[in-house]
Amino acid sequence: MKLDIAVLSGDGIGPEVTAQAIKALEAVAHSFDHTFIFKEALVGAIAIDKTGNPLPNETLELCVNTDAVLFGAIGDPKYDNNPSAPVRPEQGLLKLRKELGLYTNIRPVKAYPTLIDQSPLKRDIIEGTDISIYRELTGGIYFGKKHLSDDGTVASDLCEYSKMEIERVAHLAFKAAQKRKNKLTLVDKANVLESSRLWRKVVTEVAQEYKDVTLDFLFVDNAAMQMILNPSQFDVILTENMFGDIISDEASVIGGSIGLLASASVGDNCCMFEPIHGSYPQATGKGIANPIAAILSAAMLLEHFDLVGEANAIRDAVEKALELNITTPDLNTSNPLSTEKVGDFITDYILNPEDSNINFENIHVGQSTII
Ligand SMILES: NC(=O)C1=CN([C@@H]2O[C@H](COP(=O)(O)OP(=O)(O)OC[C@H]3O[C@@H](n4cnc5c(N)ncnc54)[C@H](O)[C@@H]3O)[C@@H](O)[C@H]2O)C=CC1
Ligand SMILES: CC(C)CC(=O)C(=O)O
Ligand SMILES: [Mg+2]
Repeated sequence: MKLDIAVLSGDGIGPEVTAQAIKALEAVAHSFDHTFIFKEALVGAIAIDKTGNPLPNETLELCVNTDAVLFGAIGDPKYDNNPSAPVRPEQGLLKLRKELGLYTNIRPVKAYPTLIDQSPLKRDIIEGTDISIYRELTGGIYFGKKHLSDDGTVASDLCEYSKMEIERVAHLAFKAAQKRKNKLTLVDKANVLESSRLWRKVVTEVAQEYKDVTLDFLFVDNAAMQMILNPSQFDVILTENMFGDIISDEASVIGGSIGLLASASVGDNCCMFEPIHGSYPQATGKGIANPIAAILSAAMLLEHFDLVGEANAIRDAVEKALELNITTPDLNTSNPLSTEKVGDFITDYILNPEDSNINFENIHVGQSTII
């Protein structure tokens, strides 16, 4: 298969982790005889620095006319620490999601057996956890009308949803539940918010078309607690934009690091694949960022195009790296490897899964292994 892939690596650790995802994709292309053509474009703070615009027109044009987008991360402390900045890197990402119509963000969360003792949560709580979070991505409070009073003392952000916006993501979530354990939990705040009451009504209606799926409801505050008290109760979680953003970062604690959590952002015409983490600016250039979230996002890209064996080749390589403790400092304090070395191992394993010449022992040898 030939795929054109736009690469928007962005800010902070974005370029470092995206480079490892590209290496993994190149290894897949080589092993399975595909052609992946990568074209890079600017987004985020670096795009503001170079063009004044966090999503330059050429970037959007490229993304609209490509098969898939591989996204790194955006964000920079010079904007985070300046509430009155006129343009912000995050606007580039939000506009991209909106313009590409990426209304569903799928965030898988699982407890890897080999990492089960890395999580701050107890083994018997997280064992068996396997959740797919369906987060609405182009509506709600992140996109509602914003207002700041002239004297700068009162501000508001509108959370608005239409029936259509809820229906389309709900259908995808129910279909996913049918391929999993036939359970869907809607996370909302319907005891307080009108928009959440609309979510409950519309999702209950949509559920009539998926009678084999058990639907239940959870208020978001309780869901946040259940996520760390008893995460294995969940199968598919469906929720609105901001709640999904927050509970998925929380859920990353189950796996042991946010640096493991990948995502797919999909719509009717376009698709984008992005780690759930941000630009982790404290780590920029240090080689300590975990590249696995970006690499597993590349696996989700392949699966989106029905390249299931290829996606599994990446996942097997990742699991092997985790099993052998070939990991960055977020998961490995005693003998960590650099971002690049982890990417090298995963790439080598994709190319030669049976090859005993991959020297698992020596890969840890080096300057305390962080290079
Ligand atoms: N999709 C995106 O591009 C996102 C961008 N952001 C932006 O990123 C910047 C930093 O935001 P934060 O709230 O600090 O979130 P963050 O996700 O960048 O980092 C939070 C913490 O997660 C850990 N972490 C994140 N990525 C990691 C990785 N690959 N390997 C190991 N550990 C990792 C680190 O401990 C880090 O301190 C901000 O400008 C924010 O707006 C935040 C979230 C998503
Ligand atoms: C930076 C935001 C625009 C989004 C975010 O935190 C996310 O999508 O995870
Ligand atoms: Mg987030």
